[in-house]
Amino acid sequence: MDSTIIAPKPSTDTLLSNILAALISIQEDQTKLRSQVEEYQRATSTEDTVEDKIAAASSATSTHLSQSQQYSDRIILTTYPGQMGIKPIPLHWGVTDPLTRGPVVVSRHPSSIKRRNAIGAYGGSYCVYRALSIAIGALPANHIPDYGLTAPPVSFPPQPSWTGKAIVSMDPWGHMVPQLWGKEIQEEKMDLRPSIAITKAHMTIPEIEGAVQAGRLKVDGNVVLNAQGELKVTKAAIEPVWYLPGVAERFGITEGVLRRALFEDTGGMYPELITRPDLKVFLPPIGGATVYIFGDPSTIPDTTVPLTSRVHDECNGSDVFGSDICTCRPYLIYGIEECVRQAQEGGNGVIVYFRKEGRALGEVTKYLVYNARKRQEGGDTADNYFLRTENVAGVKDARFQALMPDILSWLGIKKIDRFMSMSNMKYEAIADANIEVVERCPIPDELIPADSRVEIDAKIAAGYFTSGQVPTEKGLADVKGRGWDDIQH
Ligand SMILES: Nc1nc2c(ncn2[C@@H]2O[C@H](COP(=O)(O)OP(=O)(O)OP(=O)(O)O)[C@@H](O)[C@H]2O)c(=O)[nH]1
Ligand SMILES: [Zn+2]
Repeated sequence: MDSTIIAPKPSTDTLLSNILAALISIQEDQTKLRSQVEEYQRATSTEDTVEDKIAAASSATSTHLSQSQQYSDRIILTTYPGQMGIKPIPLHWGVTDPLTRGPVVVSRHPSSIKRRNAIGAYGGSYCVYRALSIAIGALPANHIPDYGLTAPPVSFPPQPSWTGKAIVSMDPWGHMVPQLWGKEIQEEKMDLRPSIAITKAHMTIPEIEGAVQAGRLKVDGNVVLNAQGELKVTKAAIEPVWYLPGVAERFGITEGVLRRALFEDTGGMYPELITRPDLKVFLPPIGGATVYIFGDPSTIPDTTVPLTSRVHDECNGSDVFGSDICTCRPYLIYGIEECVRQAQEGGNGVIVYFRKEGRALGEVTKYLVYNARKRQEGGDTADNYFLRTENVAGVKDARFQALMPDILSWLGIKKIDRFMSMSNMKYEAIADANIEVVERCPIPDELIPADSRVEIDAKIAAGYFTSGQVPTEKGLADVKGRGWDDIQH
């Protein structure tokens, strides 16, 4: 680990008085509070630890949760290696045998807290809702999930890529946690949770029903089940689990720089990023991904079975609500149709859907950029497409695809015959992961919505793949999107 990391010193009276001031501000009964604080001051006039003082301060202001929530009396702000008898379960990232690798333990449940070997919380971004459920008393803090009947209905066996550093942003054993560590869960009552879940489903999409009715897709009873275009799918939901040294290496930075930025720029949310250099795994509170598989998952690693794939980043406005300003839904649906066709022809189709809204800049940034694009002098032109995003966000894209291929590697993919994307960033990341891409398939012109030519031409000029012409600078300035009131009747 980078030696520039400086662990903050706990315990100062300034810290204590700041906390007291904050707690006082939320207390309605000021008189009662004052007497409680005085009592606390009397009680803590001897040499107490900062944890004692904070515990006393918080009990004086009733921030303790009810008994049923079973938190300890002391608020543990952070931990230090070797402190208070903590003994992390060994976690050897990337070793072949899962039992030697060890489970990812991140729960603060009493049976698990001293054995944590990771930073953060289970559940991706949903850990915050879990906390809220506990705060309002809807969920006991000590709840241990019942994993009866939840095992994957389809086997996803280990692949050679599960060993080593091909996977650093998810736990390749994440779907087998209850099976691999059943003894710890059942006998030792440890709170170990899966970070991957696999299931089977049927799905319908209006455009696919249209494709069946137009005769582009046939009903085969196995992939396309009926004339309504119902599809049979196997799917896996995946939450992020980051092996910090591996993530840092992917981006060519030190682990220390990564830890410091994650600490500082999330509001100091995870002090253990700084105080626990011995913990190498972090479960970030961000969105995960879902894999949709058409065909037979067991043949995905077989390079003689053709594979079509699209890796898609979430765009709620287009994917769900049909906005015409970008190509997201049409490209996604085109990708699904081609995946289904490939599966019907004896191959497989894999869609990976990442929750990285608005190029991982979020919808608020995205809409601010839309406003600026529509209001700029000369209209919404392709030459200013990326500049407008950079003006607002400081960066034109925060998806940084370097971690994306982990999911493909987890599936055992070594070759993609048809890659349904024009993105040079996705393509280069996949190539860096030693996955061969045979053919890159751009979105057909007739599927580009009214307002999206601006986006496509700007992207092609910036390096996105095209089988057609690359626009010139002058050409870009001439490609204009719709104004807000520019309605076609
Ligand atoms: N910030 C921002 N995000 C956008 C905009 N248009 C689309 N997105 C987001 O970009 C992601 C999709 O990227 P696209 O630009 O459609 O394409 P791509 O994924 O880079 O490349 P393809 O695979 O060729 O589609 C999604 O996360 C969208 O929400 C935009 O104007 N501004
Ligand atoms: Zn979009």
